[in-house]
Amino acid sequence: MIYTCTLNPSIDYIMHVNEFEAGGLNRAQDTSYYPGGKGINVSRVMSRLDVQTQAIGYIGGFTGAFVQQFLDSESIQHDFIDTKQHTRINVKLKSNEETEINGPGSEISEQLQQELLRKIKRLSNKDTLVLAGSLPSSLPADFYVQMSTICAENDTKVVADTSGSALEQLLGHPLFLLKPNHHELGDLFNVTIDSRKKAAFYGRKLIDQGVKHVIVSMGGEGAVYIGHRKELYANVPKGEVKNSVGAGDSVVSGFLAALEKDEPIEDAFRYGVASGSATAFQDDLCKKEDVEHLLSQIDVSAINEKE
Ligand SMILES: Nc1ncnc2c1ncn2[C@@H]1O[C@H](COP(=O)(O)OP(=O)(O)OP(=O)(O)O)[C@@H](O)[C@H]1O
Ligand SMILES: O=P(O)(O)OC[C@@]1(O)O[C@H](CO)[C@@H](O)[C@@H]1O
Repeated sequence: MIYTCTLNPSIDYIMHVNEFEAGGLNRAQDTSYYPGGKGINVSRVMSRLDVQTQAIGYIGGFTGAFVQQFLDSESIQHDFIDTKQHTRINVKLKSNEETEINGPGSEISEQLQQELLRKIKRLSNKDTLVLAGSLPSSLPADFYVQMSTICAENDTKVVADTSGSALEQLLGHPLFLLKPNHHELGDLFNVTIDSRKKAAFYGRKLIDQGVKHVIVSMGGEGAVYIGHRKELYANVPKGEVKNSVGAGDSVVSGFLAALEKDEPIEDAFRYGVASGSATAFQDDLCKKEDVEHLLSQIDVSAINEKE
């Protein structure tokens, strides 16, 4: 089973405002609410790609109830720990440009931390754990490391989609997949990643530290895959970007979903990028038919084949 862990879920409150003016009274033309948080997005997209997952992490309050009802309505399994506090609401303001305001998240007591770690201890070598998104500030900065250490003891595969210190601390741990964007990868090494060659060069440093698959997404500039023997580049299809929220999560979902169906790496990489773009081209997360429609527009080519 694939478990997605969202330590800091949200309701994503999307507001469309024509000509947003900071400091003024703005009226939205359209609003919508979705369950959010990176792990939850991965579960939602994978379900649309016909792969069942279970969403875990922390949730609470009326906002948490909304998230769980939404997941129920999409037949997505979940088993969250109740924080008895309201899950945060993240504002995604769409105007001439996209502005995001993400809440800080709940207070997670020592007792609730142990409860989640006990749950992780029950996973086996047949399971995958996706660690995605930020940590609420009340959690110790090494909480992902604690989780991945337990996974290493049980041979549970770990996928990580996070940034900053949470990502930095995970390096050196055996990870199945990391998907930094080019800014996150650059921040890790204090460099600017502005080409596929550089993405491959610094991505390989992650492989050298025990990561099996690395995908570096570079927004509209394409994406780079680095594995033990392969370095691949994929272009992105052309289209109007309506929504970048969840696009990165969709890349992870598409790649994992294709691997679950035993697709070769090249095809899984193409499927991941198609999923990211299919989400970017619409208001909510991608659907399977949108992903498959884009596949033929994505070329995957070797940057450097290593035997
Ligand atoms: N301009 C674009 N055209 C086509 N696809 C795009 C574009 N921008 C982003 N995408 C799709 O979204 C994926 C993820 O984008 P990006 O590299 O910005 O990752 P990210 O920063 O992790 O995303 P997010 O905004 O979800 O955090 C890309 O790999 C691509 O599939
Ligand atoms: O604050 P974090 O955990 O870094 O990111 C949370 C978030 O911005 O990420 C998802 C998109 O990737 C959204 O659904 C959610 O609001």
